[in-house]
Amino acid sequence: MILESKEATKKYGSKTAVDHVSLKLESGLVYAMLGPNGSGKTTWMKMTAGLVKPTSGEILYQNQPIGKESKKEIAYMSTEPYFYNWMSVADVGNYYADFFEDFSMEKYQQMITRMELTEDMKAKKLSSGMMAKLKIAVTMARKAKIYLLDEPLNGIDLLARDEIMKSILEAVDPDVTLVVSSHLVDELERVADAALFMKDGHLVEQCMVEELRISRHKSVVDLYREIYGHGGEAVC
Ligand SMILES: Nc1ncnc2c1ncn2[C@@H]1O[C@H](COP(=O)(O)OP(=O)(O)OP(=O)(O)O)[C@@H](O)[C@H]1O
Repeated sequence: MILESKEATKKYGSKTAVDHVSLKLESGLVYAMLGPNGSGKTTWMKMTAGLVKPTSGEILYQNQPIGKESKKEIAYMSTEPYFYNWMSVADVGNYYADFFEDFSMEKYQQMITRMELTEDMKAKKLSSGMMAKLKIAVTMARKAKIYLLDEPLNGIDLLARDEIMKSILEAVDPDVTLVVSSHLVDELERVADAALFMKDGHLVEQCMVEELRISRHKSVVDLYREIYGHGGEAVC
């Protein structure tokens, strides 16, 4: 086990964004973090990335509370834009290289080439799809132990999604854990080993994808419909 969330809770005023979430993550697995808007996925990731402090409970990375050390090994890709407008694609790489010891400029350059970005492109002129590719490139160019990717496929066309997914999956390794949130449940199901279902701040279900198929004869999409749907309506 590489990470443990123990009754992690985050309140914003009277709103409980994450409510007593307990879970364990194993190295080498890809986790799909699923749930409708506002279910607490981003907040849990932010706590795990050390950007937000739990109101109660704790999150342990290799048995130590999240802090300065864990931040070196946990890479987080947020849904929020986080580059300055004046930055070029090259500036973004340099900025990351200054911040993170594990950042590989060589990997970054390979990734941007694959994503059909060029170093002179300015962040402010990128389309939302190109920005998503840039965020993935800069995040995956770190050699982290855990990657938390918050909706990396949002608003991206089908072919670009394939490219982004491929780049994400290249990180798969027995020493690495991936947690990916997305509303594209069927696409994520194809690559995930395990699924975590969030609802109203709670972790309401977790399963291994293969086991779900074999023992319960269900897909993640089926289970998603059961948990969140009304009488089995299509989620698509
Ligand atoms: N900074 C904040 N201040 C107040 N409430 C917040 C804040 N951040 C999140 N929340 C609330 O906490 C709840 C969980 O939000 P969160 O962004 O974690 O959900 P999510 O599952 O990531 O949603 P989405 O799929 O829309 O990204 C929501 O009701 C949200 O409005």
